[in-house]
Amino acid sequence: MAATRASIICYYDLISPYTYMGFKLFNRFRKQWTNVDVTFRPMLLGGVMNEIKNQPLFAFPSKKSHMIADLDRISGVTGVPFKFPQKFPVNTVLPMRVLTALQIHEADKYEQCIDKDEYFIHGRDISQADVIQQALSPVFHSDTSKVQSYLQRAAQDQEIKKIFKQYTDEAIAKGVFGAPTFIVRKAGSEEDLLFFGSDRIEMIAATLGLPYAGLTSVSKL
Ligand SMILES: N[C@@H](CCC(=O)N[C@@H](CS)C(=O)NCC(=O)O)C(=O)O
Repeated sequence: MAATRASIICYYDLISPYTYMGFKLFNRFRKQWTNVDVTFRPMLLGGVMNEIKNQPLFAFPSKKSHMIADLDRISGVTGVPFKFPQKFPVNTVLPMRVLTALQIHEADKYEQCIDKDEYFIHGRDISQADVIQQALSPVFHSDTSKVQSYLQRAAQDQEIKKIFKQYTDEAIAKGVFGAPTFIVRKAGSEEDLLFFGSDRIEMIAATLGLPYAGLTSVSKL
């Protein structure tokens, strides 16, 4: 059934530097966006790419070096701090499963847990449990046992594994091939509109009739 409010589902994977940038930019514009429901949905980008036979940018030296220069430029223009990690890529199955569990069980803290600079500013290997533990600890007021319980669930809980796989399959079914991908629905519509990339936010705003102050103003929003 068509919803009365517009909606945006952002499919993301922490491995993706454009997702990091997109998350920061999107959230700044979003402060001005009311009447739209926003969901950040975890997926495994490597799983999507394998399934549809796409290849990551880093598989091509010219694309990889352009990506690094491009992100640096976006950072300069928008004021969003960004640093490409020395170790790239890393395996994001564990942190993405942790985020899957948090989305379900800690809805009010979930987005704070995505909004972390561990990988793209500090260059820490987010495939490691101790790095995830340190990153999430402040969100849970240093309640280390709570974070540990989510790490355990992510590693062992079949239900969490199943849901994460379902999200990834759902992304593929919706035509996702990369990250970040925004699946947008206008209010009253049942049509999914797919927007690919952190550079599509202006188009999303125009499609939904939302205010968009421009990239260079983003740091002031
Ligand atoms: N122009 C897009 C590029 C996004 C992008 O290239 N994302 C990578 C992951 S970091 C990807 O999924 N690429 C898949 C593809 O290009 O087919 C942006 O500014 O965000």
